[in-house]
Amino acid sequence: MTSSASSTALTVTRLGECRHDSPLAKYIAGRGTNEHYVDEDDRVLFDDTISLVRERDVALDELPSFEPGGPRRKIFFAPGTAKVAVVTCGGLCPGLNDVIRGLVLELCNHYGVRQVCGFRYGFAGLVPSNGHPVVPLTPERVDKINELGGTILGTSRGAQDPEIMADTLVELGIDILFVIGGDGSMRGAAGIAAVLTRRALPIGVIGIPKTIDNDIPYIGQSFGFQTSFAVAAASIQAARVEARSAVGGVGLVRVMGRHSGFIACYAALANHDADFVLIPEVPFRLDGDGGFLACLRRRVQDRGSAVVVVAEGAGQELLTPARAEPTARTDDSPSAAVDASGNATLADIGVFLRDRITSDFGAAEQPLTLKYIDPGYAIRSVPAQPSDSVYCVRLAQAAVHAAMAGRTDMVVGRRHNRFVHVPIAMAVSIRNQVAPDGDLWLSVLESTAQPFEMR
Ligand SMILES: Nc1ncnc2c1ncn2[C@@H]1O[C@H](COP(=O)(O)OP(=O)(O)OP(=O)(O)O)[C@@H](O)[C@H]1O
Ligand SMILES: O=P(O)(O)OC[C@H]1O[C@](O)(CO)[C@@H](O)[C@@H]1O
Ligand SMILES: [Mg+2]
Repeated sequence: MTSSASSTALTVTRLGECRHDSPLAKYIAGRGTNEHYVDEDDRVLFDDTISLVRERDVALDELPSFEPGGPRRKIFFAPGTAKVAVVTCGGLCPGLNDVIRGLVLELCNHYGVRQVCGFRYGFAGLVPSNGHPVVPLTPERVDKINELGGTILGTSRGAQDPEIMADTLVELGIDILFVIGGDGSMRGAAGIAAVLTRRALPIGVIGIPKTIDNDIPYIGQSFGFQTSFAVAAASIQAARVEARSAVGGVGLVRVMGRHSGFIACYAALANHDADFVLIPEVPFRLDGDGGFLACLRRRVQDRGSAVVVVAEGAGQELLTPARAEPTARTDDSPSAAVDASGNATLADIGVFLRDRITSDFGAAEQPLTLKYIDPGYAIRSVPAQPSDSVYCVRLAQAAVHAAMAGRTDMVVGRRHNRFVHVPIAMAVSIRNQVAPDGDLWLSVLESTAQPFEMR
């Protein structure tokens, strides 16, 4: 991640000069940067160790850095006049309603905004021919929605024409569009922003990255992730109880995580009693003395039972050897290998492992009682836990501050505990994944005592 950051790549686009006094200026009048606060004229460093900074070998002012989040003293849109829209896209994620509510309350209560609306069912709601009515969002309408899972606006996958979506914003007189979604949604948001820029329209597009997979880079953790892995951890606990209560007990738990194994790692660490964690980033072999199946049999022999946590994207090459990840979508038609948005539809590693473990123990005449648990959508359809809710509210506040100050084509996030603005191009430039040589995977290896390699 270090090498790809440059000052230019981290520059956030602005709609124009900020000429209006911010209603929040009084809160920050006397503030300057300290360990708890970053002044709007300061920058948040990309790197956080001396060696990484030294490696850059550039002057202090040229070190890659992010624009800080937070209210500005002067803003672009006159308070009270802006018309704002919100859309949620992609898979569900705990906290979507918290963010919607946070946006509406911040806009209405602090910036005097009187017109906020929501597009229904993702980007499809911005295309009139789909027939989804636009809904008003008021402080009364969003009251208590944070107690519900899902999104009150609905969501969808699948491509929509950015020109038509831009037309819709113009026709409705929208000044700011907030897009709450994952990497695909952020690409979609960038597409809309590009059309608006080409047409020289001062309409802001601000992303609030959402993903239970935690696969958006540069922002620490994405909202909803903590809640999701907490729910997944409960399934692992159940698997452990089942496994310990049986002869030759094996608990096998499959959790979401298409290309990034963060949920599997964190959920396993939360219990600290998984025996194996299998993730997409670390390939493994099934057969042979050093392979996973032999390791699992030995673990059950040694300890009486074992728990295996597998991310849905792990070991795909074992199921479909020639499978290549699709790059960009080219048409509307979902195929067997990709969903409506062009995301890889994966083969079921959980069921595959369940069957292979059963036949392997059988062939070795080793007793086995296997319990297979797949919490599936249950980990993402729940309301956010308080830690995520707090994060959602703060992200929403930071997003509104950025939007009112005329920023566009960017997402809000928190890096090294500071809220920052990340250009969308940067946020979708790579995928955040568990580094096999990083400290998280080392913690997993320490916790599970699984072999360093099963290859
Ligand atoms: N490369 C792209 N360019 C423009 N729009 C895109 C692109 N990729 C995805 N989108 C659009 O963004 C929306 C959401 O995308 P997608 O289904 O991939 O979910 P996501 O935002 O990545 O969330 P999740 O993390 O749940 O996968 C869809 O309407 C999709 O068509
Ligand atoms: O079945 P759906 O709704 O397309 O979503 C499944 C995918 O969504 C994710 O939860 C990401 O949002 C992935 O982990 C999973 O593969
Ligand atoms: Mg995605």
